Amino acid sequence: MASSTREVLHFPATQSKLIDPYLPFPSKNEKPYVTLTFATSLDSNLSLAPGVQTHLSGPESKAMTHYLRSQHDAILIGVGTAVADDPSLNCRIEGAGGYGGEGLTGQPRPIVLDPRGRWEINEKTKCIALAREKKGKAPWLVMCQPCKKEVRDLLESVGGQVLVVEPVVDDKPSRIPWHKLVETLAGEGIQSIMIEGGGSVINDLLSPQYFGLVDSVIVTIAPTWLGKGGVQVCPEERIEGETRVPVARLKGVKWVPLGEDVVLCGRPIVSPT
Ligand SMILES: NC(=O)C1=CN([C@@H]2O[C@H](COP(=O)(O)OP(=O)(O)OC[C@H]3O[C@@H](n4cnc5c(N)ncnc54)[C@H](O)[C@@H]3O)[C@@H](O)[C@H]2O)C=CC1
Ligand SMILES: Nc1nc(O)c(N)c(N[C@@H]2O[C@H](COP(=O)(O)O)[C@@H](O)[C@H]2O)n1
Repeated sequence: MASSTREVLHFPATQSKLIDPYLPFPSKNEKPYVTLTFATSLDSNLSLAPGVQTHLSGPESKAMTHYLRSQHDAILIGVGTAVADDPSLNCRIEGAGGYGGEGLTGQPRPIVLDPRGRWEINEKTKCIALAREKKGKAPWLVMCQPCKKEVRDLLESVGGQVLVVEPVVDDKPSRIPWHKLVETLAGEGIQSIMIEGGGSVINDLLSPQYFGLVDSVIVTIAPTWLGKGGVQVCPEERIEGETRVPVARLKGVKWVPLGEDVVLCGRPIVSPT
């Protein structure tokens, strides 16, 4: 097991109370609370290149991300991230289940959006190994087609499952509409979802059509430039008539310095034209 999955993180209450207003709260809403969260460089890159894992968050903002994980029922990524990063997708905050706490308390459900079955898992895949060790919940795979038997068997052996969701039948085969995905997860008892990336997922969710869906955005900004060629956060342009207009902005904004990084919290709105 890599040392990073053995570490135990601390996120002080003085800092968590600054972030709490942007986190899920008990409500009678049918729709799960959706938080979009990621780390970028000053040139809005998530990573140095497609398929390359890049550590941007410093220790303090990394602890913040793990605190966010403890506050959501599920953590969702696209398969591009699963393949690039082999992520743990668990919560390593002191007191979470497997890290000093009881059972799987505070551990989010990892969910990988893999419409065509690209993710190849085995016993060494980090979130499978962590589920076996009871240091994280077993992953769920969201697909648009039946899953290979060996993948399903391995997932089910650690308590995971495969959810098959119908894609959009138009010019984008294998694209699941986000509202439908969130509704499906709500049907499985998920009331809050933290979406971590990667580029294609984030850029999709920053388009105005999803702003009723995404409740808050929490971005860690690291003081570094990664340069051209990275995986960038840059949503599709928005055109009104023949004019380009801003896509979106955040309201109710708070900037929280954490170590050398700054964490930007806000609620997305479609920019007024
Ligand atoms: N700095 C950060 O916070 C983070 C960085 N990353 C980085 O991002 C990069 C990966 O980003 P991408 O290559 O853009 O991959 P991605 O993780 O966004 O996955 C894209 C894939 O997800 C699936 N997908 C996305 N939306 C879908 C939908 N609506 N319906 C069905 N399937 C859908 C498709 O198969 C698509 O090809 C990696 O280098 C990773 O290290 C990833 C997460 C966070
Ligand atoms: N918050 C944050 N900061 C970074 O610098 C990152 N590279 C990421 N990436 C996301 O975290 C996942 C890795 O998590 P584990 O430590 O393996 O649990 C990675 O897959 C991205 O979703 N996030």
